[in-house]
Amino acid sequence: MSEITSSIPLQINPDLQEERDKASFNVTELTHIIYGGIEKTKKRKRLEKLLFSDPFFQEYQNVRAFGSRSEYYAASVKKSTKIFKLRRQHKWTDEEYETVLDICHDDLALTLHHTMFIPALERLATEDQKSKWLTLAKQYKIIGTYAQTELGHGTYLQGLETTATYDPQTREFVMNTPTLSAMKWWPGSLGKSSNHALVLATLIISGKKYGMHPFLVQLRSMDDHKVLPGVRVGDIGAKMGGNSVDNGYLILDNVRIPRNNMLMKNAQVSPDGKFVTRGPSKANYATMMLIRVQICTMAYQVVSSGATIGIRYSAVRRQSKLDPQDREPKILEYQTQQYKIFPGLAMSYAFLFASRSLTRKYEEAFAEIQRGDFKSLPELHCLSSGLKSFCSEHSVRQVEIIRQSCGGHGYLNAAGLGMLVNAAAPMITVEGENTVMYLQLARYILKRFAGAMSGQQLDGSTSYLSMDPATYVCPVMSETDCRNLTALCDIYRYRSYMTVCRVARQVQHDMESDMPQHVAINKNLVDLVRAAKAHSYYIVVKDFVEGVDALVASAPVIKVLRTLCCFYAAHGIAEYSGDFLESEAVGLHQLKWIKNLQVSLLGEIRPDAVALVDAFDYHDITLSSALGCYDGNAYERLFKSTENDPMNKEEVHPSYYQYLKPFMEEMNKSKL
Ligand SMILES: CCCCCCCCCC/C=C\CCCC(=O)SCCNC(=O)CCNC(=O)[C@H](O)C(C)(C)COP(=O)(O)OP(=O)(O)OC[C@H]1O[C@@H](n2cnc3c(N)ncnc32)[C@H](O)[C@@H]1OP(=O)(O)O
Ligand SMILES: Cc1cc2nc3c(=O)[nH]c(=O)nc-3n(C[C@H](O)[C@H](O)[C@H](O)COP(=O)(O)OP(=O)(O)OC[C@H]3O[C@@H](n4cnc5c(N)ncnc54)[C@H](O)[C@@H]3O)c2cc1C
Repeated sequence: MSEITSSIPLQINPDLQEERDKASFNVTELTHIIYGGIEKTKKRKRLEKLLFSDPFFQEYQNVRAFGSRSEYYAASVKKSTKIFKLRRQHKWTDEEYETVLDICHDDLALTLHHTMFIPALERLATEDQKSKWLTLAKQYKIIGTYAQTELGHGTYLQGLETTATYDPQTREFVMNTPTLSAMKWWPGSLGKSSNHALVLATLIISGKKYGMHPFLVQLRSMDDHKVLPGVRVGDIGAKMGGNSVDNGYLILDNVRIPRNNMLMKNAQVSPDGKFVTRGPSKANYATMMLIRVQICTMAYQVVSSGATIGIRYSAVRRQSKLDPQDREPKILEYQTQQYKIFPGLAMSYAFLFASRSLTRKYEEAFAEIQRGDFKSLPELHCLSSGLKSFCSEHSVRQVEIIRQSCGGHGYLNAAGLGMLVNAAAPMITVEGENTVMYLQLARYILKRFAGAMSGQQLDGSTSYLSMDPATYVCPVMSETDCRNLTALCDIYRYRSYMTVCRVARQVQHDMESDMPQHVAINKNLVDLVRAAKAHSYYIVVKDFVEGVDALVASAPVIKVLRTLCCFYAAHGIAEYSGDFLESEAVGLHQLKWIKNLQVSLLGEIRPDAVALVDAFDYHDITLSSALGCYDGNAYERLFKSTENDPMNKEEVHPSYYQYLKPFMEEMNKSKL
């Protein structure tokens, strides 16, 4: 009788334990830094325990892995409602609720209700409207979504075709989807879950268009969830990932809503049809900016989860030979493996600091905006657009590299990496497609650069554009200088300056050669995006360096974070060496030193790699990965995962009787 079983050993895999024993710093100390202090870590642990003591959360993993789309959606609705109920029962604060959502880590069917519907009501409704609608939404007496994107237009909001025509006789808006391309297409939780939608539509009064405004539209009966007259709504179909969410379509046919259902914080329509605006014209775009900021934090969660799985697995997987006399090494010993995974590890910490800094700026600016002071809006719009694009692009790419680094097993659903990549991939598209958002940043940078050229004193994230480039000397004079974080940051800043300067001059030159502005811009779009990327890279490196510099922590924690920060910066210079050389931010000597440093840092990070991912402190259910589990018993967990596979339910699959058996019989009888 074979002794091979799928039972999970009680002890930690010794290969992983060995890694933990040799860490140079205190993991718990770093965990507290990551979560914002001991109290917050404790609170998170308490919430985790409360959630995961319910067996449903474990069962949910199986439905996710093996259920049909409809079963997965249903389980996810159940999960959403369970969490909503727990929130009421335990009177969670907003912060505690956010923590629970972070712990759950995947798409909830009703996710749009809390990620966009409620924030949109908070930002776009008047106080009176809030006391009605926001209260109902927060008590889950209505479930809503944010319906902006249409089949024909997602990016170009001025091209939206859905109309809200004011009828002064009845004091109602008449909502219409005039064409196929005008139908709402994509909103999450729209297809089957929501009974209300915040519909973004072009306001029309007496035949005149007044731009895009938000309207609250009831879609389904509150008694039996049946679709209301004039409304057609459904699911848009299976996606690459995120299939627990019912992204939907919506067609409105002369649906009448009361005048008060237009959210009127930023613009009002009086009963007799007069239009009045308040604040800047882009005030109705406020919800999108919030989510862009949150996407940076999501990108941190995505890449740190991927790094946790990749590093733990690489510490327990042994393959091939390094020393012919020795046993097979852990694959983490191979320099190439480190080169695939450690950029994701360093990126995790870079994005942690960058998203923290962006969130702080957002909160400060939001408080000002609430007081009617909009001066930081343009800077914040451009910073959040750039960082949203940068963090999503880099995290998704890096997690796919980590998936590949796990060899064949990385391709299994049970590894958790494929699902992570597919769930995270839309971060690149949602809330403004990345190229388009980079171009919003580029437009801002060009204006600021022009301001600097005409002698304006700049502040904020672009203040460096008033530097005098003639004073730049590469601050790296020797190999040892390469470890100087301020020097590395200066190199990024100068690269960004030169990239911006070059494209700005080119656009100006093209326009001076009588090219219409739009032609000149389109001729330089690739370089404009390059400039926005260079600026975003500089901001992330700067936030990382400043974040580590400002830390109050023990010497070993500071040391390991400085090493990661140095690696992150050096790796970026090596990877985009063409740009750094072309801008003369570094010369060939410096590049060679930085490349050498990058490789030698791999060896310095190696002993702390497992401890650095342990510090993220992800629960096994959150990670949902046989390869990345805390105990490192990857093989046992992989084998165990096959037990729930419906393919293994019967010894002989029904298809044998249906197809294979008759086929084999026919083949065996055949004379050929
Ligand atoms: C571990 C688990 C992982 C799980 C990961 C899950 C990931 C996925 C989860 C899903 C989450 C959320 C769901 C997503 C929901 C959505 O997608 S909702 C739909 C979002 N849609 C968009 O974002 C549309 C993008 N388009 C736009 O924002 C605008 O059309 C665009 C900004 C591109 C252009 O706007 P226009 O009105 O055409 O303006 P312009 O003429 O270009 O610019 C005019 C000026 O306005 C300034 N501007 C633009 N936007 C803003 C803003 N938000 N705030 C302030 N100012 C703004 C712009 O800079 C211009 O200024 P200037 O004239 O130069 O001074
Ligand atoms: C999973 C998922 C969830 C979503 N949830 C919601 C939701 O809840 N509510 C909602 O309203 N919407 C939602 N969306 C829609 C999403 O916001 C849009 O898909 C997104 O804004 C991009 O718009 P688009 O699809 O029109 O892309 P397009 O604009 O058609 O982009 C296609 C290509 O054209 C390029 N392009 C477009 N315009 C320009 C330009 N000006 N300059 C240069 N290149 C350009 C882009 O770079 C891209 O390469 C969701 C989408 C997804 C995938």
